[in-house]
Amino acid sequence: MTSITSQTTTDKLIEATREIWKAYNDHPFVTGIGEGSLDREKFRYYIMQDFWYLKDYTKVFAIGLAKATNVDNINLFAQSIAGISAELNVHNGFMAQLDITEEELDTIQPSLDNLSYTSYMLRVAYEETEVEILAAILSCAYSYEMIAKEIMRHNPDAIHDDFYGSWIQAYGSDTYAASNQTLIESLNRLSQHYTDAQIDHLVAIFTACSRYELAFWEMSWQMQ
Ligand SMILES: Cc1ncc(CO)c(N)n1
Repeated sequence: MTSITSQTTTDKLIEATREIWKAYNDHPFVTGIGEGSLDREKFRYYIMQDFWYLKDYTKVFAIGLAKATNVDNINLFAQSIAGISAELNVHNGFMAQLDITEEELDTIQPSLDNLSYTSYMLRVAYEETEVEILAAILSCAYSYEMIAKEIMRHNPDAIHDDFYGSWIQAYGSDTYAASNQTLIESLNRLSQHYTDAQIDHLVAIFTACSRYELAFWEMSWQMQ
């Protein structure tokens, strides 16, 4: 059943969430990173919450790995987990600059939006298959690439910002884009045989995660 107009699964996911994804770029937290004007206290709050988030996010990949049905996907999840370690290195750089101690990290309480987001992803991970897990993950991973690229398109000098530059560089990098491309290709391949109802379910997961992403920016802006 091929037709010239057939969309890939990920095209459908992106199309369904276009408005939410547009709102990321307009959010004051995100524009503040791009302009270098974001209050560092807000960023400090974000980095600590994100550190907490990434622990659960790693577990979502790990459950995906446990459920993977072929070697390619085992490698995909394993490499993604290694990629999160690279992401944590960027966080570590900020922790030093923001005077965040190891002890402080151990005692972080997640905000309700943060806890709700990761609890949702973990539920998808525990209840569903690797395909639905990939849909949840892609919303997080790919949105950061799109945000960084939009910042770079809008203001090419943003990557040189003394403070926020490394964040923009990491998520706007070719390495990060390549890992997302692998996620996209796997999701499209694994969902090729999906019925309309199964695709609709992937859209629902991707949409929920996208709404959570927007809530995460707002939570960081409000610091609560
Ligand atoms: C909340 C959130 N979403 C996505 C990413 C990208 O991994 C991140 N670091 N944090």
